[in-house]
Formats: sequence, structure tokens, C-alpha cells
Amino acid sequence: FPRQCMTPEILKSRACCPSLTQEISDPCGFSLGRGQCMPVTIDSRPHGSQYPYVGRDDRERWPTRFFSWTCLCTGNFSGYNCGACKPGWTGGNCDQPVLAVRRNVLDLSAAERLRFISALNMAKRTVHPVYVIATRRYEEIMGPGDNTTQFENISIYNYFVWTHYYSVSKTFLGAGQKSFEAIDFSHEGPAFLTWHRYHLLQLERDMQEMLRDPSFALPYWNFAIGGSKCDICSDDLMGARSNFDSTLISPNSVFSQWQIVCEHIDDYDTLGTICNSTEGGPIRRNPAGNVARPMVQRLPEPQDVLLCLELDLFDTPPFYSNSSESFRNSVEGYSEPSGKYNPIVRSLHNLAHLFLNGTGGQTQLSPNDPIFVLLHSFTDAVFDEWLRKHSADISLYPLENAPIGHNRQYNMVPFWPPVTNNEMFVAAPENLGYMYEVQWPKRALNITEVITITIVTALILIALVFAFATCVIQGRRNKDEWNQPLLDDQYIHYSEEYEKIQNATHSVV
Ligand SMILES: O=C(O)c1cc2cc(O)c(O)cc2[nH]1
Repeated sequence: FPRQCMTPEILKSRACCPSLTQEISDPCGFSLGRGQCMPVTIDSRPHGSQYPYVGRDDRERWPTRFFSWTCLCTGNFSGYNCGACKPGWTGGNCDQPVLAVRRNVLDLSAAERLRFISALNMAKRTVHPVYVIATRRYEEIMGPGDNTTQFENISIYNYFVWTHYYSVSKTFLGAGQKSFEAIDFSHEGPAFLTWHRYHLLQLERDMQEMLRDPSFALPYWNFAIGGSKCDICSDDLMGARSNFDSTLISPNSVFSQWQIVCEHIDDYDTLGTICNSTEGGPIRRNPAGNVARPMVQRLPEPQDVLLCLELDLFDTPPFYSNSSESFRNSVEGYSEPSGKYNPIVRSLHNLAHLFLNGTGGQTQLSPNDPIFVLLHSFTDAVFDEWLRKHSADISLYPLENAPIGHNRQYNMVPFWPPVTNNEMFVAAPENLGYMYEVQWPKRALNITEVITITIVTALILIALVFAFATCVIQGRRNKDEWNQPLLDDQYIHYSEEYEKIQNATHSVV
């Protein structure tokens, strides 16, 4: 939540509507016509039966356990106090369009690579200018004393890690009780794509602000290249493998110095606490090194992307990790790329995570490895291509009965101000101020097409051979016919000459 809203008084008021001007009684830039303080709207439709509790988790009916009033901004204004612009707009009045172009990280020049890595490193070291994180559940958020609350500052990049951790953490059911595990506000459901889209957009916008460059764009990693080589694991990009420890990053990369957050999952689960901003151990990464699971030692194939793009339905009941014929479940990677659910399969996004075999392969920790940013940028590019290819309508996104947090109108956890899944189910270039520069692979032919093309080619060849043979035979005949009279003439001519010579010879004799 915004730092400004974390005083005991504002928490108790249940309204987080900061002022944009110096006037305390001017919430949300109201006097400037930018917005006003309004009640939060929440999704009240039924969710799937996976989560059986009511009132046990702060993330239910998000964000109303904490706040029921928020800034609602007008026109192109947005943000926690309506002081920012909607994605795709910039300038003091948010009336200038801007488009960030997300490119293949391998296409960046040496200077662009350096700039991107430096920007990530800066985000890791810069305190978030707006947001602070809760380190306790709501029940324990006040104190100690009357004047404090359990919130902490955090860096821009670690905030990105923390929001992912918070969305996947388990439900604490009480001391000594096992936490409830079948809950995830950002995976295994239709919100997988919309949630991660907003997650990236937030980081991109935070970095644009930090760099004062509204056109800064996150690049992507095309992980669908097959084979077992991590092509972005070089020291000028995400870091090569260390020569000293094969599960660490080379000391020549700045990422070898990054320390991860949220690593003590078991402690949070048993104590009922929440990950804080304390940094700990290094990023671990061992691409293709999971010898116990040979199936995750290879990256997805280019054709896998094309297969999932063919699926017409965005998601299918039960809108979960066992959905079949679901584009979302295929690109997320719990089913075969062509859509068939298979419990032992890991494909596309999931396979890319598991291939990394380390920090980037564990859901609660994965964004600590900056490869996460590039991996999800490509996953989002596939989502955007699917939206474009299928001219997708919001009616394809389930309104109800998806797992908790995944219904169309649910406010994505833990983002503030509230933003629904609905708002991210739109084509990015026209609505969100960014686009992808991608060369999609060419479609491979299916077996029927291969057989048809082989037969047609064979028939054409036979026809050509036949036509050629006919021409040759015809040519010979014609040649014979043309030559015959000439020979005859010559023959007559020579015969007459011969006769004359004979006669002359005889008369001499
Ligand atoms: O086991 C999986 O399929 C799996 C691992 C993993 C890690 C991660 O960070 C994700 O975001 C998803 C995911 N799936």
C-alpha cells in the first residue's frame, strides 16, 4: 500500500485517498479534476470450490480487509492519488500518447544490454518511492504502541518479488495448524495471464519513473528454442554459470551479487508472518541441470507456441491447472501445448521456469532471478498475440466459478489501487501503451498436409517426366521426317554425279 496510507489513523479510517496537492482535504487531485475518493468495488460472484473457507485469508474480497475507499481517477489519470497517467499516456496532463516497444533481449546492442542490466540493478538498490509492504497479517498489523504499523520500505525490484510471493503464499490457519495450500491468486487459473501482465506493467512503469524515461521497455526472452542451452545466460545479459559453483552465477555478472528476499517460506507459514524486505542468500541457477527430471532439461520447442496459439478458448471449466483445450492452461504449461491435459506434462512457461532449476523454478522465489522478467515478457507476448489472432472478446474470460482471485471482476492481489483481471484482458498496443516486436515461428505442416503435398508433388513430377519424354520422342520423329527429304535429295544428287563419273570413266577406258 502507499506509504502515505500506513498510519494507524488512515488504516482505521479504511480510506486510502491521498492528496495530490498540499491540501489535506483535497483527496485524489479532486480540485484539479483528476479524481475522487470512492468506495472500492469488489467481485461478489462465487469462486471455485478449491478454497473452502470464509474470512480466513486477508486476500479474500481484496482489498477490503485493509481499505474500502480508494481514488477513482478520471480520463487518462491514474495511480494511488491520480497523480500518474494511464498506461500509454504521458505528460503533465496525460494527453501525449507513448508506446514502449518490448524487444528480443538478444537483439539489443551491447550498449542497450548494458543499459538494461544497469537499470535492473538500480531498481534492486532504489527504495520504492510510493509503496511499502505489510510484514504481518491484518490481525497483527497495528503496533507496537499506538503510533506504528507493521509495514516496511522495500526496493523497487524487491517489491516486484514480494507482490508475487504474497499472491502465491498459503493461508495461515492458526499456530500449530498446517497452512492451506490449494490457493494461488496468480497461477493455475485464468488470472495467470492478466495478473502477470499487470505485474510486469507495474515494474516497467516503476522503472520508467526511476529512469525518467517513459519509453523504457522491458525486453523478452524467447524461451521456445528447444535444446538444453540457456542462450541468455551470458555475462552481458543474465549472467553465465560460475566456474566455482555450477549452481551459482559467474562473478563477472552483477547478478552474482544480488541477494534474494522471501527465502524463509517455512518460517512464514509456521509463524503466520509475512516475508519482509530482508535480503539473504544468492540467486541459484543450474539450467538443464535437474538430472532427477529429464523432462525439464530441455526448453520448449518453437512449434509449441504455435500449437497453443491455435486454441480458440481462453479457458475451460474448471478453470484450473487440470483444464483441457484451454489456451491459458497450455501457455501456463500444465497441459500439452495443443491443449490436452496431462498431469505429468510441463510445457511452455512452466517448463521454462523448471529448466532454470534453482531460484527461478520455485514459485515463492522465482522473480528473485531477473530471468523471470524476460520469461514473463515472452509469455505476455504470446498472450497478446492470442488476443490479436482471435479478436478476443471479454466474454471468453469466466465471470464466476474460477479459483479464488481468478474471476473476471476480482481485484488482483495485492495490487493497489484496485485493478481487475478484466482490465488486463485487452490488446496491449491499443490499450496499455506497449507492443512486442516478435518474429513468430513458421507453422510446421501436419501429417495430412505432408502426405497431400508429397502426392501432389509426385504427380507433378510424373506429369513433367511424361511431358518431357513425349517431347523427346516427338522431336526424334520430327527430326527423322525433316531429315529424310534432304537425304533423299542428296542421295539422288550423289547418284546422278556418281553415274556421270562412271560414264565418263567408261568412255575414257
Ligand atoms: O512445477 C511447476 O510447474 C512450476 C514451477 C514454477 C515456478 C514458478 O516461478 C512459476 O511461476 C510457476 C511454476 N510452475
